[in-house]
Amino acid sequence: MRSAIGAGNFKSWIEPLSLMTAGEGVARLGAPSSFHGDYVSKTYGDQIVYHLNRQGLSVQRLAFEAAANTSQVSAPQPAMAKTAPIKSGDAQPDQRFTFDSFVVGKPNELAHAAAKRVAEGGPTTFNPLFLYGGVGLGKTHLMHAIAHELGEKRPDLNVLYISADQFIYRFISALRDRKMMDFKQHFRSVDVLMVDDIQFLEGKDSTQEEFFHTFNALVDQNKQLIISADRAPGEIRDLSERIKSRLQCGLVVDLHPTDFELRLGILHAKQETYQTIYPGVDIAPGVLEFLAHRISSNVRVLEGALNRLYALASLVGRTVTVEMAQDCLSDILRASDRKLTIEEIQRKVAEHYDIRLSDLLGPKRTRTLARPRQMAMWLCKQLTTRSLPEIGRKFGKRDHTTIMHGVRKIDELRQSDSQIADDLELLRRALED
Ligand SMILES: Nc1ncnc2c1ncn2[C@@H]1O[C@H](COP(=O)(O)OP(=O)(O)OP(=O)(O)O)[C@@H](O)[C@H]1O
Repeated sequence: MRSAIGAGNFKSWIEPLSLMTAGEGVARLGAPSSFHGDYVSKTYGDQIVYHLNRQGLSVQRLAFEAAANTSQVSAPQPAMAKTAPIKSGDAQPDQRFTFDSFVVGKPNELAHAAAKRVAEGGPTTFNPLFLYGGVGLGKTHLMHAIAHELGEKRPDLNVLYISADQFIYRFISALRDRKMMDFKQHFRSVDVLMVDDIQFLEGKDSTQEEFFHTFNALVDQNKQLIISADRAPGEIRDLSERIKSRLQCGLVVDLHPTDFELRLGILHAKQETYQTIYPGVDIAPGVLEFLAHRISSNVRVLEGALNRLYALASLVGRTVTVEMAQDCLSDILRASDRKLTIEEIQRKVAEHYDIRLSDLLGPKRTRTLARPRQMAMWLCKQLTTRSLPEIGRKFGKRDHTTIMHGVRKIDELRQSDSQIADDLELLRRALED
């Protein structure tokens, strides 16, 4: 999260929080004040839920509790300096994320080639470049690499990288401090604007409006935009249609899930770096292949596993073998093994509602069938990495827009119908056990 929202925001808003309890889908967080809790909830709530889930907690909602006596909280207070000029604090590209350290394989070659082209800093050929793909597949890495390369090749260009979260934060601060003119000028005076994780604009209507104007102003001036998200523009809910269509005007490229060769290539490249950090530490032949076979979820997890192995090897002073890796990474390996299929989800939902599988997948639209069908679609979207068209094919060859509609419907109903929310939670737990 720190890299997504920037070290300053992280220190001000996230570090002062403490996780008190987590259970029954709710994480209770202690905050220095109720204002702090409210702000974090609105601005970073979705991201915190997302990261807690990635850490293995099953959380749908956050509840903030303000410390009874804020003076006892030693953590720093939010840096809400009203006078802070808007130009301060632009994120610097991460030194580790360069084109040299990016390993190219079949799943990411198109995204890499497009990023390279943009990084030449020549005339704009596609605008925007829209990069999308699942968690930890290298979108942020590529954007930082573009920033580095532009910095070297075209130091005259004003390049700005920002996460959508920071964009929202700056927009809100500018509104509050009546500095909208500064805000507009700041974003409209850049030559290359990169906005990471644009899905976080979902449902934030006024920020979207401002983003839309910034986007148009830059495109009109032939300035390059590079946008990333965890899904295709058309699949981002609650994003205005006009933004979606603008996002699709340039080049939309997908970072596909990694294959074995790419994972192995990345591990070999990372191994070289680790060897400089842990000199004299050895990894036995076959260990990297073992990791590349068993951990297919995302590159971040793969890196974490390798890091853990090097730390272990340096502690015990022995070469890491496959057996040691199995032992030391059992939690990661278990999580990677748990690959749910669409069929398993369909069977479980049919069983739960006591309906025939053929009816669940068939054309009948009675409520008793349609609702469980949409719930099954929603669970497939949440619990598998399958795309909407793939899910559609497995639901009696339905179109992906039908699946999207089903998923949205259930998203709405989860908020208003506690029976549906409970059923989904029950099914999710049963499927993940
Ligand atoms: N092809 C690659 N070569 C080398 N490292 C990679 C590659 N792909 C991803 N990584 C590494 O994996 C980690 C996660 O990548 P990154 O943060 O770019 O993912 P992301 O797609 O932006 O994910 P998120 O959706 O979580 O923001 C980083 O440390 C990055 O360097």
